Amino acid sequence: MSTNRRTDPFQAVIFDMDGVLTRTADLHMQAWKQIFDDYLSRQSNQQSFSRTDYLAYVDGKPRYQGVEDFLHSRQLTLPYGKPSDSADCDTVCGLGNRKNACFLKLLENKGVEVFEDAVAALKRWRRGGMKLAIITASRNGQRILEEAGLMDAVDVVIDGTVAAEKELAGKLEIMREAAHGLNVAPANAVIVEDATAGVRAGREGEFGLVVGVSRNGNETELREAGADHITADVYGVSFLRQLPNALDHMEDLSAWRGTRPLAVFLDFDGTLAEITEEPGKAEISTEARSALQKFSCPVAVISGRDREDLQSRVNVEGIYYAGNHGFDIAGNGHQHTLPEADNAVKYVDQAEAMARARVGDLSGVIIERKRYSLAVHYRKVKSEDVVEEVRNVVEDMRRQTGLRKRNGKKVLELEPDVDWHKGRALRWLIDILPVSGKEPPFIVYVGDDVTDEDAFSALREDGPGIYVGDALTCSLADYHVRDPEEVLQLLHSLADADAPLK
Ligand SMILES: O=P(O)(O)OC[C@H]1O[C@H](O[C@H]2O[C@H](CO)[C@@H](O)[C@H](O)[C@H]2O)[C@H](O)[C@@H](O)[C@@H]1O
Repeated sequence: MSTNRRTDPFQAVIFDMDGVLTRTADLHMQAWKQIFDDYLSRQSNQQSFSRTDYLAYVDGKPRYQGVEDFLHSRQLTLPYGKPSDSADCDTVCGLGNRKNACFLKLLENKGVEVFEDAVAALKRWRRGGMKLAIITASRNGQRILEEAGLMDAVDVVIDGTVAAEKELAGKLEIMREAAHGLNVAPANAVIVEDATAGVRAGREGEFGLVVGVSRNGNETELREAGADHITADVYGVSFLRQLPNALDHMEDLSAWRGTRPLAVFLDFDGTLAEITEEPGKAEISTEARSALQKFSCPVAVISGRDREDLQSRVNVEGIYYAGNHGFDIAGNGHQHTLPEADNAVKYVDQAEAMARARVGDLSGVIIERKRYSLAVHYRKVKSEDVVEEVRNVVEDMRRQTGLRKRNGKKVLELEPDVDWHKGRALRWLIDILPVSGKEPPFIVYVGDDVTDEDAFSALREDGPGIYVGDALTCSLADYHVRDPEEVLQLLHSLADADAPLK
C-alpha cells in the first residue's frame, strides 16, 4: 500500500454507506431494476437493466443524475421535470421518485443489514481515536443509518438530503464536506468506497488513500478508477495511524470486556522476550514467567519457533503452545497439526539443504530449522551484498520447493503454502478453550511481528489486538505497548482483572 511512504498518520476515515457499511446496495439495485425494466419494456429494442448498468451508470450517484446517465447510455432522453413530479410521471425526476418509493417499500419489508467487517473496522478505528464520517448520495441515508444503529458511531454524516441543502454537487463535494466537518485535510483522510464513481471522486479530491471495496467482484473497475488498495474485507485494511497505548486505556478494555471470561494470547520473540542478536539467546524474564503462571484464565503462546523450543523457553505449565506460526498446537490434552504441513516436511528438508549449501557459510547468516518451517536469519550480517544474496537464494528456494515465503524481523522464512497462519491457530484455540458460562471469551492478543497481523485480523470483535512497538504503525491492532517491559506491565494489569472472575 502507498502508506509506507508516509511519515505522518492518517487522521480520519470517510466511509461510503451503501455497499460498504450497509447492504442497501442490493435494495437499490432491485428498486432501480424494477422501475427501469418497466420503463424499458415500453421502449423498442431495449434489453433489461443489468448489474453492469447499475455499477457503471447509477451506483454512487445522486438519484436524478443516475436516471440521466443510464438513459443516456441507452440513447434515451426524457424531460428532466422537477423534484416534485409524481412517481408516475415519465420524467427524469418522476422516474427517480418512482425508484425511491420502490426502495422505501423494499427497505420497510427487508430492513437494513450491515456488513460486519466494515462495522467492526469502524469500531476499531473509533477506539483508536480516528475521526469518522459516513457519506452517501442517498437522501435516505440518515434514516438507514438510524435503523442500522450507526448514526452515533461516527462524527459526521453527510447524506443526499444534507448534500441538497448545502448544494453539494456529487460525491467529490460530499467527500470534501465530510473532511471539512471532521476538520482534516483530504490528504490526511482515507476514503473507503465500493463504487467506481466514488473511487474516482476520492482520487480527484486528492484524498490520502482511496480503498476500493470489491464486494461485487469489480476489482478491475475499481483499480482502473484509481483505487490505491482493493479489498473484499474492510477489516483487513491497514494504513499508517497512531495507536493508543493499552496501559492508558485499561478502563476502556475492561468496559469492552464486560462480564466475559478472559483469555490471553501472546507471541514470544519481541513480545514476551526481547529481540536478541541470535535466536538461541532469546529469553523470557522471570517476572514475565511468573506473571503468566498467575493467570487462572486460559493463556496461549503462539510463535514462529518450533513448539518444543518455545515450550522450553517459556516453561509454564497448563498453558497452550502453538509453534511454527500455528502449524503445531498442543496443550491441556489438545494436539493439532495439519496433515498438509506434515506432507510439506520433505520440501522444508529440501529448502534446508539448499540454504546450508548456498548461504550457510556466509558471515552472520544463521539457519534455524524447525519442524514445519525454515528460518534464514540475517540480523548479524554486516554486508548489504550478503543480505541481498540471502534474499535471492531464499527466493530461489521458494520457487524450487513451492513453500511460502514470509518476512519477519531480519529473517526470511519458508513454510507450507496452506491456508493456515497464526489467525487460524487463534480461532482454533478459541474454539477449544474451556470457558465457563454462556458468554464468549474476551481475547487479548499481544504480538509484534508481521505474522501477528493475521491474528489481529482474525480477532474481529473478540477483543483487542495489542501491537508491541511504536504507536505510529500500519498494524491492524487496536492498541500498542512499547516493548516487552510494557508487555509485562500489561500482564500484571490483566492478571489483576482476571482475579475477581476466578
Ligand atoms: O512469532 P514469534 O515468537 O515472534 O517468532 C518469530 C521468529 O522469532 C525468532 O526470530 C526473531 O527473534 C530472534 C531472537 O530475538 C532474532 O534474533 C531474529 O532476528 C528475529 O527474527 C525465531 O528465531 C524465529 O524462528 C521465529 O519465527
